Amino acid sequence: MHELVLKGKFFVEKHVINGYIGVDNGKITKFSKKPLKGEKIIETKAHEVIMPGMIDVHVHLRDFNQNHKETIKSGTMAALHGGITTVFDMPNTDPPVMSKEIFEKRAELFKRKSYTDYALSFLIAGNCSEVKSGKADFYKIFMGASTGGIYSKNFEEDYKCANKRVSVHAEDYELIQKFPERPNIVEVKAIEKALNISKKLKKPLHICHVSTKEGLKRILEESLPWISFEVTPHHLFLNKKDFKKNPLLKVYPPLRSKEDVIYLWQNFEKIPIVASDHAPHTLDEKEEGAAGLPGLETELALLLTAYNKGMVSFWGIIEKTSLNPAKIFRIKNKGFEVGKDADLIVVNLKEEWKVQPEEFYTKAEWSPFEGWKLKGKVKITLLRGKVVMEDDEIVGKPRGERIVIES
Ligand SMILES: NC(=O)N[C@@H](CC(=O)O)C(=O)O
Ligand SMILES: [Zn+2]
Ligand SMILES: [Zn+2]
Repeated sequence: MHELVLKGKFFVEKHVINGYIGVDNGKITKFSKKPLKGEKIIETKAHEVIMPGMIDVHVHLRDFNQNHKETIKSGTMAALHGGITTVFDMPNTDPPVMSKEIFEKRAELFKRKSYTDYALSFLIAGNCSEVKSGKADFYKIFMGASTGGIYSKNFEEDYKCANKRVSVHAEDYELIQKFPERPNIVEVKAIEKALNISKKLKKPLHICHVSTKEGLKRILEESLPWISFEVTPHHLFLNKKDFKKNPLLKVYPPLRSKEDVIYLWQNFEKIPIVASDHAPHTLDEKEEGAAGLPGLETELALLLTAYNKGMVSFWGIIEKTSLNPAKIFRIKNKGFEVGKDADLIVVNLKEEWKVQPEEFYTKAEWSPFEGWKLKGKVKITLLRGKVVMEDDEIVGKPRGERIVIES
């Protein structure tokens, strides 16, 4: 008798099976075609599928002195609402996470306020001595400044001092001074530099929000096993024309040309990770030119809409939003298999809904996709075997835990 049994359709490898998932002590304990007995049963409805909760490896939860933009509480509730069960917290906060003292303060805050599981990071920019003391799950380096204005003056030095995977914002500092509107070359030059140094050091690197055809081409040409990268929904579903019509869509790296977007889609299969780069600002701050877009509560529904249009495979979505992040960032306790945390979501593949930001948990109070009709909706989110979101309602208190990175 399992504590909980989920009955319904789910994908194992590329095949969908109609079966049962047994959950005990917060872990997946059984996949079965034959019925399983459970104290609690969750039976999915027509058009519903069970899939692993998403691991979003690029999330700005702000808090600290920017708690008007987002807090760990509001941001992680938004994550659960969007089917995300683990978030990677970005360190360009105010104050930034660049010292042991601030890191520990942030770890405390997450322990008390996070509704999702989480990975904590350290920003590296000339503070290598501090890095040694930190116990971060991953590191962040900005080659060019973005929100918060911090950037690395010596990428190679900063990259060398990290003892876990480094996520890098690849826009070239010098070229940003020359071309403040950050055309493609600003990203391409930074990606080339990061690839060359990573090739030399043979050290894990994750390239954030790849947005240009040339940049993606360079990464795919090198195809170095220790280099991963992500693409964001806004660089897949929006382009420069949208930004011309709506200045709120200002983001770094900027929205790109149709040609760039088409190239990302043509190579979608080769993209290892989709991440939101959820970067909330208030509407006033956006009117004043703040860069960044909220994305936690639309990320999966946009991908499911693309699936319904035959643009992507369902298995591809599962790989890019949970299986690959767990593998690439070496998360010991996550993965859609027996023995791993029962972070599961039930999605209705056919439910159509309209994006209305007032229904969202994020404090961002707006959405780049406002008014869009999406097809596909998260109905239930379970974190380590417990229902934490159902029918748009958050259930229970914050119970997020820090992930465990393989040593
Ligand atoms: N993407 C953005 O435009 N802004 C991000 C920072 C970043 O990811 O560059 C933010 O923190 O606001
Ligand atoms: Zn960035
Ligand atoms: Zn970011």
